[in-house]
Amino acid sequence: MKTIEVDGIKVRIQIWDTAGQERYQTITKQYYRRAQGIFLVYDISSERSYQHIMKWASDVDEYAPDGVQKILIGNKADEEQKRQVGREQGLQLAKEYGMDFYETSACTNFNIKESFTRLTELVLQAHRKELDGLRLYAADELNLAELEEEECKPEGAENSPKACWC
Ligand SMILES: Nc1nc2c(ncn2[C@@H]2O[C@H](COP(=O)(O)OP(=O)(O)OP(=O)(O)O)[C@@H](O)[C@H]2O)c(=O)[nH]1
Repeated sequence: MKTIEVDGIKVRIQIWDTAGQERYQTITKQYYRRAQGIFLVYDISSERSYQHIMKWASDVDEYAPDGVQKILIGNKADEEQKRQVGREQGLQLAKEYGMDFYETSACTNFNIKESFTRLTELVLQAHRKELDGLRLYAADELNLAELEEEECKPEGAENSPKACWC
């Protein structure tokens, strides 16, 4: 669990790091079902991991809910000297799938906050209607509370500190 702030709203996100190995696939797929946002991650120093993204993407299409938000990540950006996948390749693949793209480094923290914030933003946008409903509800509750407070005050008692017990 982590709390991040997006557009002035504090959002609590639950993060699952699913296993990459084939033998855990059955369990991994179970996590897709409840996901609202997914990072598809490859390693920029491994062409093989980049090639695997197509397989991950088709699994996500098959098992994740329809409105799930996805971002493509090329991790280990700190390993420039071992790079096998160009940034352009990442961008190209992301474009094909209609996803945002970030190169990141879990070692140096490069683009970690940015990518999490962006994915959270996308999830919030996808749930905009529910969110606006919640905002309206909260505003209504507030207005009601203010109204009740007003009604409680006897006339001319606005400046009298002991006029009301509520
Ligand atoms: N240089 C560098 N190494 C990293 C980075 N992120 C992860 N690693 C290293 O890569 C190795 C694998 O990291 P994991 O976090 O186990 O990768 P994973 O994708 O969760 O592996 P799976 O168990 O297959 O799911 C570890 O030795 C990490 O220290 C990074 O950004 N830069």
